[in-house]
Amino acid sequence: MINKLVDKIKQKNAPIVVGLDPMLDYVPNFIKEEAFSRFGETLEGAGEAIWQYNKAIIDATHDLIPAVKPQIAMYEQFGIEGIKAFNKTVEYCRQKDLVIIGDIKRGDIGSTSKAYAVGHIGRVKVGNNSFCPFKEDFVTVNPYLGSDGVNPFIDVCKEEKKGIFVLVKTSNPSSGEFQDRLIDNRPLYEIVGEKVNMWGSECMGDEYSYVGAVVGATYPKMGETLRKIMPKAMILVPGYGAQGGKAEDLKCFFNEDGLGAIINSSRGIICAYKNDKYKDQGITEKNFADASRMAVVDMIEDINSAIK
Ligand SMILES: O=C(O)c1cc(=O)[nH]c(=O)n1[C@@H]1O[C@H](COP(=O)(O)O)[C@@H](O)[C@H]1O
Repeated sequence: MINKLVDKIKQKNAPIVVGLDPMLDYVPNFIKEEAFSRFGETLEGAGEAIWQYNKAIIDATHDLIPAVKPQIAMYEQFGIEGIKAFNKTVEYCRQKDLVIIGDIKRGDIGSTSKAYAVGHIGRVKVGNNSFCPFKEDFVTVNPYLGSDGVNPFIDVCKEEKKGIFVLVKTSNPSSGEFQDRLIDNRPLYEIVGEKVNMWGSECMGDEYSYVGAVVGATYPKMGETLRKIMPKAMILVPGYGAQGGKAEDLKCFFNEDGLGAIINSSRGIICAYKNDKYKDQGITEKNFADASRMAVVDMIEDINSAIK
């Protein structure tokens, strides 16, 4: 799957991923009204609203982008109905041949990680049958429990040719509280980066490893160091746009080959219709998905011109 991701980034000349993080507040009123008229103001109504919202955004952007990153928390908040919307979204993205990064940030003791891994990127056995319950291509993994919490994901990646992105240096303001702590004079994120490089060397695709890393766009200096520590890791870079990350700071996340990083934007794309820049170009709630397409075009141009 890492080969497919790299190929699609090259094909579309777009090292970006659209984050499908549908809070109900972001969904235009006419979609909510339609969903609530059929299902009431219920969890089912919420699930329908976020699914219709996603579908329109995927329809408007899929030809421009290599990948999507649905953030499972936004779906889980609506319980089973939200999870159904998550699965419908994943299915639909598969039909559009997009690479799907399930942002699930899991990681636990080995036996529990194994269950997360088979459920999300592998197969679960039921008697003589086996099923792929969630069908993502990649998932995000929290490495806090150490190697035995990560290895079950790597085992499934090897079997299924899927991939993971391990949290190394996150984009949020408090990420330094633990991640920047010095251990033997080195920050913890560097030590995690070395582990990612080691785990990744065991499962290489053609150019990049099945084991990638997450490093926030909000910490470009650290990104520069981590790029060197993990030369073969695809780096998923969240924090562009809504969290303040700027294209001009992102060059250091890429390798000399112009590859090696994929920049995420969620709110910047899915809420583009609220942005005055697009309102000035005739966007209203009704054509919200057109605004997402315009925002994707602008983001690709912004990133590509900064990394050239
Ligand atoms: O793993 C992630 O994707 C992630 C890691 C990180 O360090 N920071 C971060 O923002 N994310 C996710 O990336 C998305 C960022 O959304 P926006 O800030 O709206 O673009 C959310 O789904 C976050 O959960």
